[in-house]
Amino acid sequence: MTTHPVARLTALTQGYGGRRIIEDLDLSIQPGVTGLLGPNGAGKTTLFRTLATIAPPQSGSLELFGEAVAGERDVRQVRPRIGYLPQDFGYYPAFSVTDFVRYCAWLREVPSKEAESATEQALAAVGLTDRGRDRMKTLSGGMLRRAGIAAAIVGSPSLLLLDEPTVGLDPAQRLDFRDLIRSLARAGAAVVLSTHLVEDVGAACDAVLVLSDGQVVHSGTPQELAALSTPKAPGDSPLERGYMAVLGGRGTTEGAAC
Ligand SMILES: Nc1ncnc2c1ncn2[C@@H]1O[C@H](COP(=O)(O)OP(=O)(O)OP(=O)(O)O)[C@@H](O)[C@H]1O
Repeated sequence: MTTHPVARLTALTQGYGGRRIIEDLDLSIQPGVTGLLGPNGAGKTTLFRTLATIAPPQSGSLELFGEAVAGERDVRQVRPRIGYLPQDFGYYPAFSVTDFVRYCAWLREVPSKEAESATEQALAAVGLTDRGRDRMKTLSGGMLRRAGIAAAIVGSPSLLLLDEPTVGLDPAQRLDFRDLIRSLARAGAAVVLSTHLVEDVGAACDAVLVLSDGQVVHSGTPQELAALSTPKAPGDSPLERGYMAVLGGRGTTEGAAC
């Protein structure tokens, strides 16, 4: 049975000023967890900004939840259904953690009578219940990342876009994070996460996309990527070697897990 894609990009061209970063890209995001891999500068954040409806396509089209997103009105309609954790997310340093997450719930138009419990649930999901009263500026790097994840998941968005969500998390928190995204996907969310940690993809993703120079050079399951491993490709696991093999020498050492 073919599943209806949650997001579809057709012939996307995207860039900055006159410089094209992504050109003529076709892409579908299915329900479940999709890992996005690619070397620095491949265009992962640019792709996220497009899927998050922050950067409208320069040309080509975006469809979300089966509907074309073609203008401000469409954007306003779909935004509340999208949770986005940017690589460097902004926050008010003097806000408490609870206020920060509740504020994001408000931005996502979570109904006010549900906002408090949604905030509590999101903080519990990232293990920050006990830090709810602390100010954002007093959190450690990993805790700040967890607060960002809570802000992205509050109100149970249908499409969750996480740009390098595990940076700064300790090993135990990374394992908890994998459980969290698997449970969000089981509850019906489509999760897309970009990472340079290939083992996160092997452990938590149903599908993997490898982006290089703004093009998808692999789309399939993590097992299919691992099967492309070649004896000469660098890496410490079949998945790392498969990743490096599809990049064909275009990967940087940051593409591999460390
Ligand atoms: N605001 C911007 N203005 C101009 N160029 C930009 C801007 N943002 C990104 N770029 C360029 O676009 C290209 C793709 O950047 P992008 O951040 O999408 O890559 P990425 O795959 O997310 O990289 P990384 O893994 O390092 O986060 C890079 O060459 C980058 O320098």
